[in-house]
Amino acid sequence: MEGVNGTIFAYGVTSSGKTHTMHGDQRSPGIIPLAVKDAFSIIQETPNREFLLRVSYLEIYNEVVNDLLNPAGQNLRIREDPQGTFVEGIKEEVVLSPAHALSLIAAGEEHRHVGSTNFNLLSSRSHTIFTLTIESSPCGEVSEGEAVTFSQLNLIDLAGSESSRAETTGLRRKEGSYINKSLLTLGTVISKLTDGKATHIPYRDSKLTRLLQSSLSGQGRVSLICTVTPASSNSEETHNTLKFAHRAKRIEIQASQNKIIDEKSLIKKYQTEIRRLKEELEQLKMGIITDTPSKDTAEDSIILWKQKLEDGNVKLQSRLEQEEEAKAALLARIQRLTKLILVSTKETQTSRFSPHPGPRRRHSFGEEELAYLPYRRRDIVMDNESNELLLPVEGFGVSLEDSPKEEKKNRKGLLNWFKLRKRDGASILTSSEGDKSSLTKSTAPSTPIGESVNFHAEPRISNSLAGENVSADLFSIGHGEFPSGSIHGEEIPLTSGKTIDHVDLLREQLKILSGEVALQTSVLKRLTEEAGRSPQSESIQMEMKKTSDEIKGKKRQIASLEREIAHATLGSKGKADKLELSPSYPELLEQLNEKSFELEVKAADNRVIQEQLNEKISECMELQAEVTHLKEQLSQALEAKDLLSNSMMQNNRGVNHAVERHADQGSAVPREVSMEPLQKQQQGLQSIEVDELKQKVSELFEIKAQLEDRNQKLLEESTYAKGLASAAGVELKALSEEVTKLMNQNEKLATELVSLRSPTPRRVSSGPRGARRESMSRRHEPASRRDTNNASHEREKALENMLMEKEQKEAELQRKVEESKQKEAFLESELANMWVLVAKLKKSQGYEHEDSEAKHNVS
Ligand SMILES: Nc1ncnc2c1ncn2[C@@H]1O[C@H](COP(=O)(O)OP(=O)(O)OP(=O)(O)O)[C@@H](O)[C@H]1O
Repeated sequence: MEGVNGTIFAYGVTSSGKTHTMHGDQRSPGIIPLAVKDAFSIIQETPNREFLLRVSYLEIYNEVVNDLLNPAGQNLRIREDPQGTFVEGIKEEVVLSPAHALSLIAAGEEHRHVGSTNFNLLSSRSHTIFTLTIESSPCGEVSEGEAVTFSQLNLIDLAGSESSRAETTGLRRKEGSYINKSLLTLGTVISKLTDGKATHIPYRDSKLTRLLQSSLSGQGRVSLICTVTPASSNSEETHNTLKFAHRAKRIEIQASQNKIIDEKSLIKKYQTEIRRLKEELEQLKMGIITDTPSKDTAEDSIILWKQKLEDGNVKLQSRLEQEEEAKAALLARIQRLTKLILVSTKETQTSRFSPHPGPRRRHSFGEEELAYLPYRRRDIVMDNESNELLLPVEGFGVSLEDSPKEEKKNRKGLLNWFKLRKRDGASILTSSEGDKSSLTKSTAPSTPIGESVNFHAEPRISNSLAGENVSADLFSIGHGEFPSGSIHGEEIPLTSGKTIDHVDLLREQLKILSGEVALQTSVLKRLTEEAGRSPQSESIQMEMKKTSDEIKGKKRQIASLEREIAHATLGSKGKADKLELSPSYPELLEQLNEKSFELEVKAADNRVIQEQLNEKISECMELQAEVTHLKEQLSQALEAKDLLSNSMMQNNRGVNHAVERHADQGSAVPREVSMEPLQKQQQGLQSIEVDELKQKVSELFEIKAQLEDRNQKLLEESTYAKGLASAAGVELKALSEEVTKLMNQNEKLATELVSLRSPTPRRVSSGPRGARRESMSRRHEPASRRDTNNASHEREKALENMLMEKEQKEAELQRKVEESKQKEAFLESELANMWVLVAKLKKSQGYEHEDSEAKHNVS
């Protein structure tokens, strides 16, 4: 609350009580509800500051960040800014009361991943982080450059570490491995943080540590709650948890206060907007007053003006209508924004009667809202009225205890309690005075970002008489107090006592009617539940219809009463003195607006409940029909079984008798013993069933045989392809050998050719001496030598031809080699494809085989 970040997380083995510690149950609330309650108590105890609280709720499931407050927010990204890591696009809801915050948690829990494991029926399969962001500033206007105190409280429920011995399969195993991995990273980060020498801390190794980075390394406070289970089988995990705790204890963090000046502060944004809207409103009012012809008249002309105003009210009405609408919209927006900023009600308790309104009052949560929390011991801020409000809670607890079965079904203690409490909340809350805002607030959209103003501006009352005091007084009214206290005549002296009495009477009637509507709504809810249990009960349906008709009638009455109140206020307005009436008018306006808003919300609630009811009824009808059908089938089957066994027994008896009779008579036993037609029918049915099953089995066998055939063929094809490939390989080898041989031969021939050709160049190169010798020898060489030369020339030519032939052959062979290489590659790829196909078929056959086996087993 003082601007220091805080983190509390629960660590421990699965089923050791982390969720119980964080959420608690009806009788002992956990850390989250306690923290939320504390935050609101502190606001109550801090009269000189105003606060804005917002919450977000996320889970990390299988290393994916999901927004639990917004089911559409899946797989969100983690980003960083100077203030630390944050989740981009996460939904943040402004909260107005502990009940409101808890309702959001309950809604978020609906989306959390939970699954049953060997150890825990409702095991958390994800880490959850509930973040409460608190902004505060001194009461009153905050100037532009002034910093706002900003802090975040992260309440983390970690998923439990799982022992490798856990017999988990499939999805659970996958979840378990993600959980263990992130917890391992957390352990590593913590041990590195405690080891002063470590330079790199692996925050980025898991989403959990990344999100916790600013908490663990930054300037906040951290509390680690380690949960252990007394089971001896978990002693190893307990030891590990204690070691983790021991390491974590040694981390040293410097806590410091955060202040923000930039536009990130929502409180500042709202304050600026309120200021702007107020200015606009002032301008609008000035416009209206300037337009009014008698603004500057003297004292005695005021009476005349009043007279005129009464007479020309209808005319003025249409003229002022537009401005009224704009004003109402602005007022509503201011009111809505103002309500989001929380201040203590203590200060205004004293300033309420003061002629000069004290510090501006914004929305004040009442004690009745704190009473949502089932506390035995109430804090000093709680008064008798709140204790009265607590009684239904305890009553409620008794009803829960009475039904242990229901309790078994409950998800997680307090969350479930809250959900149930919320459902029954209408009757409990509206039955007590001054608590009308709680339900509205918890169901109303809380963040008024965007320009849509959900405001019922029905009473078109000219508040020109209220004058400039409107804004000042309006802003001094606390949301929590107006319905009971400030609207009464004692506080605001009015000259027209009768009118005020009448208005009070009408208001009382309105209150009673509202109470009745709330009561009947709760009756309707109860009836809805009953109808869910026995959907065919016509009396319940009738009663429900009657109740909803009554509710509608009462709502009509409420609407007419509201109109009457508006008229009465309008009528009395002319008579009342301007200055005396001015303080009550905005209150009345606000009250009317509140009422209409409340009614709208209730009507919407009612519609939703009605729809849900209809859905549930149709669901129940369907289920009922299904159950009846199944029962019929079962009884038929049982009957058939009985008949069959009876008939068999009778048959046996008949056969025995026949045997005995025929034995007595000394004749042969007849082959067929007559059967009753029913028995025959039964047997016929059975035989049909058996035939069908046999047919199915034979079909399955056929499919199996077909698959086996296909498989066989594929195997054959693959073997053939393999053979082809190996043959191609052999051929290739032979070809390459031949090529090598030919090349060798070629080389030999080439060398031979060279050697044969060599005399000619030698002769050339033998120089002048040689040439002379040659010419001499030529002259003297015999004819036989010349013949030899000719023959060698021919041989040379022949060799040359052979060489050419060889070369051609070689080229051809080379081409062949290339071709066979290509063929081999093609065959190899074919073979690979074939293997893939075989593998696929084997797989599918495996599944089908399993299926058929399963079916076979079932049959
Ligand atoms: N202190 C306690 N008092 C009463 N019941 C408890 C306590 N601690 C745990 N339990 C019960 O034990 C069961 C398991 O507890 P819980 O679900 O909180 O375990 P967990 O550590 O969150 O498990 P997981 O990691 O699997 O989610 C719940 O039924 C819970 O109500």
